[in-house]
Amino acid sequence: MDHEREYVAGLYARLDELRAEKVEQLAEVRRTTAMGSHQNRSERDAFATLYEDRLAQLNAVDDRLVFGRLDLDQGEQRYIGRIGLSTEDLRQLMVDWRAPEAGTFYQATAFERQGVRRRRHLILQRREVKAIEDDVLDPSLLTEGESLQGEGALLAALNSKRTGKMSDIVGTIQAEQDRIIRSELPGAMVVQGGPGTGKTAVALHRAAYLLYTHRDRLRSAGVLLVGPSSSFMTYIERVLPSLGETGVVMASLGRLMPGINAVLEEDPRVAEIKGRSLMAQVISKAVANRQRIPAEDRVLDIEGQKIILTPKQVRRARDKARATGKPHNEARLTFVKILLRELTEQLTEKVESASIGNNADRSYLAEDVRSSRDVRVALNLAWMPMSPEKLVSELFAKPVLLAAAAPELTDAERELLFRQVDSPWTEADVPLLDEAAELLGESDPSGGREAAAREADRRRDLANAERTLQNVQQSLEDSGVDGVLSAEELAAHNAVQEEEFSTAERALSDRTWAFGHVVIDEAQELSAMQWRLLVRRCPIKSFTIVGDIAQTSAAAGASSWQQALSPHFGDRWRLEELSVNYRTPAQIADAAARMANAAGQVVSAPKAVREGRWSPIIDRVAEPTETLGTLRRVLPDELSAVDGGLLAVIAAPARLAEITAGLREDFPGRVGHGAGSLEQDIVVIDPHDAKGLEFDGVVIIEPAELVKTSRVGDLYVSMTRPTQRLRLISSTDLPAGIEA
Ligand SMILES: Nc1ncnc2c1ncn2[C@@H]1O[C@H](COP(=O)(O)OP(=O)(O)OP(=O)(O)O)[C@@H](O)[C@H]1O
Repeated sequence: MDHEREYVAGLYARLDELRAEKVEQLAEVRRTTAMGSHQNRSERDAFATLYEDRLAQLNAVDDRLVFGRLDLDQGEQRYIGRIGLSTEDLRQLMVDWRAPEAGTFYQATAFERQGVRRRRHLILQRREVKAIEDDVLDPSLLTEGESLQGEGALLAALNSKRTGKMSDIVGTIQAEQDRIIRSELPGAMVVQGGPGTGKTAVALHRAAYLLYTHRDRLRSAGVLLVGPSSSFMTYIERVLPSLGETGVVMASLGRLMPGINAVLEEDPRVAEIKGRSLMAQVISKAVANRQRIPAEDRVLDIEGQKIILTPKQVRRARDKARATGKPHNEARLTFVKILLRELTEQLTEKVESASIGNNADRSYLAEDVRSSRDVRVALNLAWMPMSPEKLVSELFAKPVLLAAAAPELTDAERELLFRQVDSPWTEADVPLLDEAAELLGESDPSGGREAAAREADRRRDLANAERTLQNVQQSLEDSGVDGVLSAEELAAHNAVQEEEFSTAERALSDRTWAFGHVVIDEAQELSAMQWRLLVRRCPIKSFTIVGDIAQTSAAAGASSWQQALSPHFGDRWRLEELSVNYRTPAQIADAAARMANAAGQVVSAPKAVREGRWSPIIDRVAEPTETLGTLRRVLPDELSAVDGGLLAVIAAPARLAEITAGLREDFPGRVGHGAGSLEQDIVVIDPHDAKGLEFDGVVIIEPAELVKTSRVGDLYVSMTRPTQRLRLISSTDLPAGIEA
């Protein structure tokens, strides 16, 4: 233990040294920033940002910096930690957990030692070594008075109290998880796993692993991590920085369309309809319907001359414009050009026939046609430039437009879709807006030129950065922190400085940004339309898709991976499964699986890694009115059972307000409402918000109500949230299977 304490102290000393160096470099850069040419200044700004980022990284990995040691056959000892560290003269002190040399820490077993004699878990509290756990893989070591231990580090992690923020599992990643985290980059991989199998953890660690391992390919394009809701993103936000990674772009489903911060779609029926793949055709038809042929001839006044625009002319121009295959707003340029030319010809003929012998000046006439109000109105009526927001909001606000675009829907379905023009966008609208944006193209087609100008700037930054880098690369490498800087990175920093945007923000503000890889959590909830959007975000189709089909509660969600994926990936996707439940004790996990099976839902019931102290506790009350009273009566017991841990009361959305008010009387200042309030120790929450989260104790109010709303998904999700204890309060018959 003393040896380890000393070694760990040495690692922290090195970390502090590097940090001090960065602080000094930053101060130096800032001192000189005010001086010099523009070019020098922007280089220095770039370095300032770079040092700031590096400093942020060094700060973020401070807590439990190191967690493992490998003793290898040749006598080498290799420490494994959150980042790589070396001495000034480049002697390696600690290996980054993502480096190939660290792989055996997670993979070696007694049967397949892979050159490892002993795997040591160092259990730290902040900077202090608190315990050591050894897995002795080489039996000859046992004769030296050691005993084979093993799962202590894992169990300590699993039994620890929950804080309302997810923490990393880097010290105790299990072999089946590690294989998935380190799986190759290309193609689509589905990670199917029952509740608590570490899917979210694996998704996050994989994002960090991919960025580290494929830095060249992924750094500039970026990795996008998509989660179900913004509260879920808050829940997981600390994990990646603690793994030494800040370059992942994180977004919830409501934030995938730039400029739109969508709210939840309250009505599941509406979400289901808007999620159908049919909606792609509906949007496409809605766009086509905005390219209209007038019913009859239209007389246009051009500087006092009368010219006729016929439906046939408009049709011909429309067909030619459509034949370009360009999006609506861009094809409109062709449409307008054709008709302006024809109208100019008509006008020319008319003028020339009126004044025989005189050739009219065509350039004046063309200008007259272009600036005629009648012409502008006629062309706009036939082919109006459109924004996605305008197209979709009018489609749902004007029943005639929807009837024309969606004859396949029933009257009742179309009525459900009605929304006021100015009502807020919902998550279910986002993919429709994105589909519309795809078909409409830039609303100001000259935007393409601006984008090209921006790209030219970026290339210039890149060239500058490359020159600068040649000088500084060495000094950065010498500083002992792994992670080689690329010219793209530096150029990105330049751009960041100029635009005051991070890469993440730039990626999210550009709808057409193509990510190098996309990781999706809770993917079973995605509708067909959401899949279309996400596949557009990564044209090379490199995906990690994580979820549990049995936990689907969204009406538009998937009932099989095959059904969800085949439209986009055919059969070119691979399936990995996680088989061990690390969260929920066996007695509770079994009850949840029995309940699901009794309702005819096949679930992949993973093997629970631990037995709990308690089976589910059931309170039956005679009258619905007694439920809240019972909850208030038993809550102190629940709080003391989890002893300062986190407790959730899960109920149908309609009950939350009453429950929250009641509990706040008993526990002032301690009761939070919804997933955004996990810093409180009692959280009243509905199953949708509880998805993906976990609590030490859970009390479910009226479980039978949760089955009504979503097959068994909601109740199954709710029952699998606790790490210690589950209680159910019911005034009606319990759904079958809960009781053994
Ligand atoms: N290897 C591990 N070491 C320590 N803890 C782990 C490990 N794997 C998973 N856990 C813990 O188990 C819990 C469940 O993990 P996670 O939330 O990733 O599961 P999930 O499969 O996404 O669950 P669900 O689908 O039910 O939301 C978390 O507290 C996580 O930290």
